[in-house]
Amino acid sequence: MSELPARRLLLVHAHPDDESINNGATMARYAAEGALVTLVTCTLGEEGEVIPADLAHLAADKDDVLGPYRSGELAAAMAELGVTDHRQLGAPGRYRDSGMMGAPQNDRPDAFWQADLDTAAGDLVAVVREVRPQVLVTYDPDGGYGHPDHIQAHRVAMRAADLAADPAFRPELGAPHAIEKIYWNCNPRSVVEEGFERLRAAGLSFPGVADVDDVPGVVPDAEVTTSIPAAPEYSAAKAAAMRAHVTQISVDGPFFALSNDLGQPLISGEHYRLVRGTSGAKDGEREDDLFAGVRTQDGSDAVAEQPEAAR
Ligand SMILES: CC(=O)N[C@H]1[C@@H](O[C@@H]2[C@H](O)[C@H](O)[C@@H](O)[C@H](O)[C@H]2O)O[C@H](CO)[C@@H](O)[C@@H]1O
Ligand SMILES: [Zn+2]
Repeated sequence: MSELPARRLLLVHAHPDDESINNGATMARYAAEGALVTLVTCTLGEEGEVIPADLAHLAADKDDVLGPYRSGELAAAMAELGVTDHRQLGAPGRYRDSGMMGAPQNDRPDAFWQADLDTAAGDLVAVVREVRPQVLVTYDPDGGYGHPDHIQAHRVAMRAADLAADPAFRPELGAPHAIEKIYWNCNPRSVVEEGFERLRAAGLSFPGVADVDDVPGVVPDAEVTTSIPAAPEYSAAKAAAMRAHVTQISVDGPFFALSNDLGQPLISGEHYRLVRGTSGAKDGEREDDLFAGVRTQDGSDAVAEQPEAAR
């Protein structure tokens, strides 16, 4: 039986770039600390816009090869974070980027937005039962900002967490596994507002400036249960990972812009809402560690159960 690292974190994201924007510093920290960090990305981002003019030909309405290109960007970003386990949900290209809400691409039969929930969740159960994470990170029910692939990634992740623990669900995928803690990405409003004050004071040259409410997952500070501090080495790795997503993100010091050219701040720290499991912090205090209070981070469960067929 293979030996798993004592601490194991699974992140589920919609497109290449979301992981670096939302969790780059968190992923770099835990990878550096020896935890197993597993990223599952649900699409290849085939319908994205393209920032560099010399790469415009990659776009879906031209050569339609942006997906494979962004897969390469993702690999480069993971190298910056020290993350070695990154996978596509099901298989590369199985679920296609659905485009923004209301776009005609939403209705493509291969769009992730059209995927059968239990089929897609089954693809994720296979990963959950293999890597047996104690902690899962994904989006809130609105996907942070209402993108169909983000909403679907939330639904698939939460459904898979339930199915993976059910011994009656597809036993060929491995022994049941219950994830101890589940978090949703979020951004505390006060931190976002402070970031935009920094941006306006810096007088940077982005063509435009985003608004606080353009930032995904902004919530009242009181709803934030967990804040991973912005250690300089991990913040630098995050910025480098974001820069690796050349077609999607422009980074300028502590600020960045997506293809909409609207400048926004790199948020200080990375913040989460614990939605399943028990906080490891004292009552009323925020956690500063996703594994706080996890019962099995001593490695007591670090031997992976193999699927029946593999025995
Ligand atoms: C961060 C994120 O989820 N990006 C998605 C998003 O891209 C945005 C979209 O192209 C929008 O039209 C632009 O104004 C915005 O700047 C982009 O960030 O949607 C894309 C299509 O589904 C997706 O590929 C991209 O990863
Ligand atoms: Zn996305």
